Amino acid sequence: MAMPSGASMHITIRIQFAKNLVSFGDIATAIGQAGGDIVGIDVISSSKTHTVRDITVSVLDSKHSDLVVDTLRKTHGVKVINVSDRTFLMHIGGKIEVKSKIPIKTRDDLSRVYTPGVARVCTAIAEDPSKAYSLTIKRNTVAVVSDGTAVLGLGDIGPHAAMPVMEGKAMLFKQLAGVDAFPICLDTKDTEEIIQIVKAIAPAFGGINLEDISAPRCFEIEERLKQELDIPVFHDDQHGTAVVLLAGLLNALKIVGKKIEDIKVVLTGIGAAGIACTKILLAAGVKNIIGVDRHGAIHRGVEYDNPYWNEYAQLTNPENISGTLSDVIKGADVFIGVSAPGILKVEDVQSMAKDPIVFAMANPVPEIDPELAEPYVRVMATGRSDYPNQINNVLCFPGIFRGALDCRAIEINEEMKLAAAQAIASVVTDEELSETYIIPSVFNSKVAERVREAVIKAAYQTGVARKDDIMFKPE
Ligand SMILES: NC(=O)C1=CN([C@@H]2O[C@H](COP(=O)(O)OP(=O)(O)OC[C@H]3O[C@@H](n4cnc5c(N)ncnc54)[C@H](O)[C@@H]3O)[C@@H](O)[C@H]2O)C=CC1
Ligand SMILES: CC(=O)C(=O)O
Ligand SMILES: [Mg+2]
Repeated sequence: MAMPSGASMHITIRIQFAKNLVSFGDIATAIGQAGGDIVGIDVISSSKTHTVRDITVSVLDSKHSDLVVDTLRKTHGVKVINVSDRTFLMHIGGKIEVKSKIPIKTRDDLSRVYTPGVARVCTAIAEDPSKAYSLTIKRNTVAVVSDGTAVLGLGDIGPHAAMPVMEGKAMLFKQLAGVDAFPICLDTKDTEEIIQIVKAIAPAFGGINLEDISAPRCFEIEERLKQELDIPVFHDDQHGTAVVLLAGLLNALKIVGKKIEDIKVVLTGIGAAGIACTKILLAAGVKNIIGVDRHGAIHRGVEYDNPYWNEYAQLTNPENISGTLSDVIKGADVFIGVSAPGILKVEDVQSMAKDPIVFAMANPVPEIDPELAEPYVRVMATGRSDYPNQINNVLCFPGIFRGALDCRAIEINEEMKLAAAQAIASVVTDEELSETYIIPSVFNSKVAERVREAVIKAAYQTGVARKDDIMFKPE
């Protein structure tokens, strides 16, 4: 499946055209005939005979971009000077940098921030390691660790290729919650080696955000690191996704007037995100949930190679139904996709119960094109920024880590996750709630703050916060 219709990339084409040979109207028509949508025009220079313009065009994908540019190259009187893709331009040289908080202007400054002055600070930490929180960056840092094996829905593309996503996560940590996050992409897929490396780098960090590590290795890596480290370890694709999914579902159910305990849910992709989403839904009261992976519905009576699927079969599918996605989705109230592009058909949606809720969350291309599904669904959500109702873990990870760092939590537990989900859902008021607004925008500044507060409260209530804080500490 290509990008869904309506979704696109933007290219900027710099052209020079001879005024006596071609008009801008002809050029715009040529772009339109090639299927491009002009979204911006800038005049760069103009003389009596020639004009240079930057035309920004929305296209479907790289192939479509080539077609539009070729069409212009073939247009009489037009010279294509340059083509730039705005997305690539934003990545040149990477997206983040390290900045000092204090300028080093004099020898005196130098002798304090560095040797010899720094030695006294080091000694103080050596004598009392908890001082690392007050005298180093530890209290505000998170390592975003990936091995590049499950990058978005792109699969195992390796650690170098994973970096742009991890840099993007670091930007979001900083912009949305003030957390200093460091992208760390490891050139190993070995579970034990990843665990040992993360443990070894942990002293510099107040938390570890595991990202895009494929299932089932991600489960053991997270579990072991949780046991062996005293800072929060959180696999974002599992828990961040689950938290935001629950927030979206709680609000979507209000729209359709269904109770969580009565709904039938079908979820595709029983990997990192899918298993965690299932567990949070069960904890929130869902009784009937059927998981579907490549070979159909996960059910009892089969011995799966993947031990997590055997456990999954025990927890889900109360009627023990087998079959394909199309078989099991009949009569379902909710579809949740954390699997692969284009696997949900319009006929599948048509076979769901009244007022279907469809959360097609695979990135970058969802399980169904929202525009195809739209006529048949009551509430539609995707993981993408270019459609309404973006269910994406970015609504969770900045605020949940902000809260965990601020109360110096030793872990992020179930209570903190549920509190985060309720906090996200609560940002959308009953007056605001609608089919196209079930989940707040990533840019809604209330989200991270509300998640932070709810998470700190839950951390103190469950005894995992280490910092004395009279505001949040329970009586
Ligand atoms: N919107 C969001 O916030 C998030 C979305 N995702 C998306 O969910 C997808 C899965 O991510 P992870 O769980 O991290 O990956 P994963 O690799 O751990 O799991 C993916 C699962 O989907 C299954 N799958 C693949 N093709 C399938 C098909 N045709 N039918 C049914 N199942 C199929 C795989 O066998 C695997 O079990 C990706 O597209 C990712 O971008 C993941 C995390 C957050
Ligand atoms: C959003 C995200 O973390 C993913 O698609 O993997
Ligand atoms: Mg991810």
